[in-house]
Amino acid sequence: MPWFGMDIGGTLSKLVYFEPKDMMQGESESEIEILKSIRKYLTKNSSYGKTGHRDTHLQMDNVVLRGIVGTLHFIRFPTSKMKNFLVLANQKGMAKLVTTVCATGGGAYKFEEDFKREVNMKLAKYDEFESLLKGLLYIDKNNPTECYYWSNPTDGTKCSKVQYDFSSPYPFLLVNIGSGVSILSVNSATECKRVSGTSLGGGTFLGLCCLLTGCNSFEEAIGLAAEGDHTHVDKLVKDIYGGDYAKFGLPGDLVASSFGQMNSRDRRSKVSRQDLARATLVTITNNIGSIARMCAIQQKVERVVFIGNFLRVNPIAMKLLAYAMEYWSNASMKALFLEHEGYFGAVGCLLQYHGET
Ligand SMILES: Nc1ncnc2c1ncn2[C@@H]1O[C@H](COP(=O)(O)OP(=O)(O)O)[C@@H](O)[C@H]1O
Ligand SMILES: CC(C)(COP(=O)(O)O)[C@@H](O)C(=O)NCCC(=O)O
Repeated sequence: MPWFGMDIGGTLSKLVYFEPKDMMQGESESEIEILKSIRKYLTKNSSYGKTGHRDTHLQMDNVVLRGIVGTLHFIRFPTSKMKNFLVLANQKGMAKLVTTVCATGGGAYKFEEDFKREVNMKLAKYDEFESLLKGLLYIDKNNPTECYYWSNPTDGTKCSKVQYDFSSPYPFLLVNIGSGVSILSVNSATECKRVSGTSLGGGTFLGLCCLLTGCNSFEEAIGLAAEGDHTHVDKLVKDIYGGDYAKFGLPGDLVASSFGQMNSRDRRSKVSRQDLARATLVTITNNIGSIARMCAIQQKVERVVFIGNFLRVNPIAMKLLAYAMEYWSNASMKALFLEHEGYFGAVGCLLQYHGET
């Protein structure tokens, strides 16, 4: 005790730890102090501490893990800072608390030797997609308000989050938007297969945004996008047709060509950083929505669940996905979202650990 689960992704490392409610006196106090100081350090040094975009889901109380009641704590930090994390784990005494950490994501393989060498910790490795699914089902079961959809996604005044009962979810499509995108078809709690993916994901949005706007963080990129207008950058159907292309059901406001206005020097001179950020967000999101919809048709599923940290503090992308799924499927498909969008892998690997190393 305590138990740690880590999802070491291409961009972010997600760390979840379980703190039992009734810890042994004495032992618990020193453990809690160590955990608190690790949390304090990581929170202070991660970008969200500085920008005011605070995550709302930092902990989940009264969950039962392996028959013990306790609290799940959620922390994340950039994977590029893994070396610093290992130094910290040593300095703050985390290495004394645990000998084995449950781990998933590509980094569980990439950093396995570093964990052993730097902090003498073993990684109990679990598959990233099986962990995602297990974590998602567990968190949804423990949090009645976990799953939701966006009603009236096109109408700014009427659009709102609505709770969704995810207790009978199968079959569904799971779209994990991390650095890249993986699309899984899920038929039961234990049956999932990866049906598609795209390298144009959250990492692409952030990378392109940094290049185009000079921004330096995801939070800044999202802040810029919120103020921008993508129609200054994209070429719409009406820019080409003068209105709708009615014969084939293409509305005038549909993007015909992403970034299509930017081949004009005059247009480029008028476009703002905000417009470019918004157009990047719209381009990446619509492309993911389009691939997800085709997979949903192919797999014959109606529910499409979008997760991954790309959706963190990102209602623009969620509403775009909600709209795209609803509009292009004539309302036969539903885009669903989850509150703990980026933490399921870390929780899922923790659930699978039963003491083995
Ligand atoms: N604070 C942040 N720093 C970097 N990227 C972030 C941050 N918050 C959200 N993101 C977005 O989340 C993506 C990573 O999502 P995540 O699900 O953690 O994937 P991975 O497992 O590949 O790291 C980034 O590419 C970026 O679009
Ligand atoms: C390789 C990955 C599974 C790694 O997961 P991530 O860290 O991006 O969450 C993912 O980035 C991915 O599926 N990329 C898309 C590859 C493709 O289908 O083109």
